[in-house]
Amino acid sequence: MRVGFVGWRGMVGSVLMQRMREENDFAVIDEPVFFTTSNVGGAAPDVGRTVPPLKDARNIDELKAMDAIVTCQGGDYTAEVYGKLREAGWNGYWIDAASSLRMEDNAIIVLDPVNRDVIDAGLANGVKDFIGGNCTNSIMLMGMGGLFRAGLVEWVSSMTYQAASGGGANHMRELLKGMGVVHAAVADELATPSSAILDIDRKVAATIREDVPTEFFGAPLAGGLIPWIDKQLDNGQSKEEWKGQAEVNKILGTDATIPVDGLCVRIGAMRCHSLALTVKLKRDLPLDEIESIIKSGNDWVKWVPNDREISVKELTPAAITGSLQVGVGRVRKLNMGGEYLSAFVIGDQLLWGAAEPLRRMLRILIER
Ligand SMILES: NC(=O)C1=CN([C@@H]2O[C@H](COP(=O)(O)OP(=O)(O)OC[C@H]3O[C@@H](n4cnc5c(N)ncnc54)[C@H](OP(=O)(O)O)[C@@H]3O)[C@@H](O)[C@H]2O)C=CC1
Ligand SMILES: N[C@@H](CC(=O)OP(=O)(O)O)C(=O)O
Repeated sequence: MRVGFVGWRGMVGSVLMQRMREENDFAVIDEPVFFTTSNVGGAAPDVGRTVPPLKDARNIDELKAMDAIVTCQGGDYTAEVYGKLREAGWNGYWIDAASSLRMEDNAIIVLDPVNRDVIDAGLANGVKDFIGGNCTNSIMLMGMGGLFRAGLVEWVSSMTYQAASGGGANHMRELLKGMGVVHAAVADELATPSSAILDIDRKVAATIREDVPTEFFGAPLAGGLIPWIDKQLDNGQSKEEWKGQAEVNKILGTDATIPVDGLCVRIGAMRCHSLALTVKLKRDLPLDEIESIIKSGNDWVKWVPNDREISVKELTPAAITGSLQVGVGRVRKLNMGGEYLSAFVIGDQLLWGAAEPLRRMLRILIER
């Protein structure tokens, strides 16, 4: 198989490369070929074997020579190139991190630990477009997939706490710069234990309003939060909120739509997305049964008992970041009744949220 990689040096692409090296994926690809939009003829990344210099990611003839293309270059690139490639008669596999093609009828949203059956059926039916899901949805399904698979979920209300990385590298930098600006504004007072906390707070509030950079997020994130992610839709949802129901049902291939809705909020975490869920179950099950169903979802579920000490240690961005484990905890019955369950799910936004489903899809293709 000749596999073309586009967008490999971006943030998502770099995580993909790192994971592919860790899993020795390049050893099983006949011909890896790297493309660029900015440095044609430059050196390809080190993947432990000799590969040709970078090719032009806009050259349809070069792209057409690939059996599969994996792109983390973004939606604009997909919009520019995908149609031209197909019109030119290319019938290869397109594996994409961008959202542009996700809801197309001829595309499957890939998350194989959850929807391998949907992927296999698609492959058997000649589907060629395999698109990574929205990070929040992928993480939620990696955590709670067992309950969905058991057909137990009537609906889900999902309140999210989404990291800066979801916006991209510049957004992560802006968060950190903002943290620095806030700290600098009160560094002297902080160094003086006798300084009055309300004076510090006044200065911090003014700094957040006036000095924290907002170029990329459009509002100060350091020391705050932003209760809106992505575009505004006419029905009052944000686009990110709309993706919840649309994508979760498409990933699962449901016959009857499972309602999924809630509010998506940006918080000052670096690269871990979290969700506080209210799940309405179809029936009242004992908690130990629920626990074993959630744990059986896939090998990456990290079950965290609903215990204060363990939760504050294990169910946090500090514990989860950089890991493939998806934390699931705070699971308990709510006052609303025996069918109402709470859960807190947390995962690395760049791993299961972006790169890992693509890597595994490529591996599925290669091993067919
Ligand atoms: N960020 C995220 O969390 C998620 C992103 N996605 C999708 O993935 C796409 C890519 O996202 P992301 O990886 O964050 O985008 P990046 O901006 O990090 O990278 C995209 C491209 O920008 C070019 N580039 C220009 N300057 C630099 C630089 N200094 N360092 C690295 N690359 C540079 C590279 O192309 P070239 O080598 O050709 O110059 C690179 O492939 C998104 O547009 C989105 O569609 C999907 C899920 C989550
Ligand atoms: N919108 C997500 C990141 C992302 O890239 O989502 P999507 O792949 O659905 O465009 C976030 O900001 O956290």
